[in-house]
Amino acid sequence: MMKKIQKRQCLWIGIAVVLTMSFFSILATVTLTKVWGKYEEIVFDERTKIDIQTAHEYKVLRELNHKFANEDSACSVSLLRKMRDAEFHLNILRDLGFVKDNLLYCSTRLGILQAPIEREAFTINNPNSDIYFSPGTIVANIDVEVKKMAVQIGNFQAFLSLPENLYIEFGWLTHATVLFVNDSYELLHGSAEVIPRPIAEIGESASWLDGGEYVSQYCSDDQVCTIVEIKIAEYFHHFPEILIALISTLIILSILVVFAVIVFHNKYSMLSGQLRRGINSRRIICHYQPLYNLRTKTYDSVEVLCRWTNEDGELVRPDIFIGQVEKNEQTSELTETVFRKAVHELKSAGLFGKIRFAINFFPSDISNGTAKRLIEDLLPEQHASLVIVELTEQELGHINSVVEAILMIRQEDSSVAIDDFGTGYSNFQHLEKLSVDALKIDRSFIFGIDKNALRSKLVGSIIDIAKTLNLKVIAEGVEHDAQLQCLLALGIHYSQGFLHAKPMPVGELKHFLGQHRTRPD
Ligand SMILES: Nc1nc2c(ncn2[C@@H]2O[C@@H]3COP(=O)(O)O[C@H]4[C@@H](O)[C@H](n5cnc6c(=O)[nH]c(N)nc65)O[C@@H]4COP(=O)(O)O[C@H]3[C@H]2O)c(=O)[nH]1
Repeated sequence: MMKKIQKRQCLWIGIAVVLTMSFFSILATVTLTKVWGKYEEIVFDERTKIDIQTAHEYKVLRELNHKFANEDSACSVSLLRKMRDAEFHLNILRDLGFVKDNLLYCSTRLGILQAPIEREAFTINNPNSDIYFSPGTIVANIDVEVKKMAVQIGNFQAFLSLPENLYIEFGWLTHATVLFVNDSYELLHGSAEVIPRPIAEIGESASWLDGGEYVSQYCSDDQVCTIVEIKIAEYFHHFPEILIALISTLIILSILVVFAVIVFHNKYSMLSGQLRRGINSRRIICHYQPLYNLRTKTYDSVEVLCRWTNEDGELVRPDIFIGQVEKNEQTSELTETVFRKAVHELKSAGLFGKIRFAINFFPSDISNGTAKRLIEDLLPEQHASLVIVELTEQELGHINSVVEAILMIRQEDSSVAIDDFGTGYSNFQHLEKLSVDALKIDRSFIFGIDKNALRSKLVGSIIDIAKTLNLKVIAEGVEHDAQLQCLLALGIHYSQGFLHAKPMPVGELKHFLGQHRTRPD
């Protein structure tokens, strides 16, 4: 037994831990992605600024082309002056050069060359514009070889001089802007470590977690993309306090969830244990809710509703413990206790024989003969008609097994009512076969009946079926006069609900019935 409990508790704790971990990882991922998203935004903003700036500077190159379209191959002094003037206003493009047939004739830094320098063709072209990028990026500048991206528009070219620290630079964040050409890409600026994904694969913008890295790629047009990579381990290395906060939250959350699961589990296992020890006339309390007969304008019957007092002295409603009673297989025990107590209380209050009372039975009570036995044991023959056996519609699944039992109960002279009618699957044939006396329409149909034409139609058709089968109809959960008026117009027999009275102990019932008519004059 002990082993079984331990095993079960371990299972619950395991479930709790898995739940916490999953919940926490979702929460942490969402939160951190939002935080990283902020850095990503800063980089993308910078990138946009550069885009605007370069677009403006490309215009200068275009204007030079326009003005010096017919310049002969040798670079003139006036052209060089114009190029130097233009460069003065440029920030990102540097060292303007004049090129023809892949030969550099002059540049703002080198001046007019004695012999033109050969330049590799700039073949990477952005199809949306007239800009060409240098493929090799190694270019001779005076007598040094510089590795830089260069652009060419017409006869003019310039180096892209993007400050290395243009973007925020942290050890844990790297970024790059690349130009996609067919299946490969060229780094425009940023870190060569960054590996972009083909646009076709990820769309124009996307963020993803990639083996310990948070990566975000944004493409401003169909070829130029900026990629931001955050190395998660490095990030936590820089911000250990965030890691500590996350781990502490995870630990606290796990403790709370494990605690809650244990409390919940114990409560239910306690409920089960307490019910096993505590279904007796001391712990079971009967409350009585009067039913109003609309034909005779009398309160001629009541429904017995049980409550249970747990070991802490708290009154527990049936919805909470009935399921556990079924699991504990204590249904007959409960029905018998309620039935005995109700008969005893009604007798003591002097109400026995004056009103009929409805008792809720379990289907097993009907099929195993408990209902019939209790009626015979507790009610003298002439009083069997006082009891109304209530059976929930949803529990009438195995109809054949209950048909016979219901017939036997009716032979005792007791009535049978189908409770919560409308929530199950009974059809006309079922009802005909069951041969019951009354239908109790579930309160979900009565709620808002005065305002909802469809509900009123549904209740109307239930009443029509009941009339055809000669059954009484009881409306449950009647709370307002408007509902009652509507039900009256539809031809209902009984009304039960807070409008008339709430379920009450027998003492209050006696007082209530003393103030209302229980028999027609
Ligand atoms: N909102 C609202 N509610 C109203 C109104 N009028 C009555 N009620 C509530 O509706 C329930 C009616 O009982 P039920 O459908 O047989 O539904 C019962 C019945 O199925 C079951 N039950 C109660 N006592 C026993 C019992 O002794 N044996 C068995 N087997 N089941 C029982 O527990 C269910 C719940 O019982 P309760 O909590 O006492 O809840 C009762 C009652 O308090 C109203 O105007 N508005």
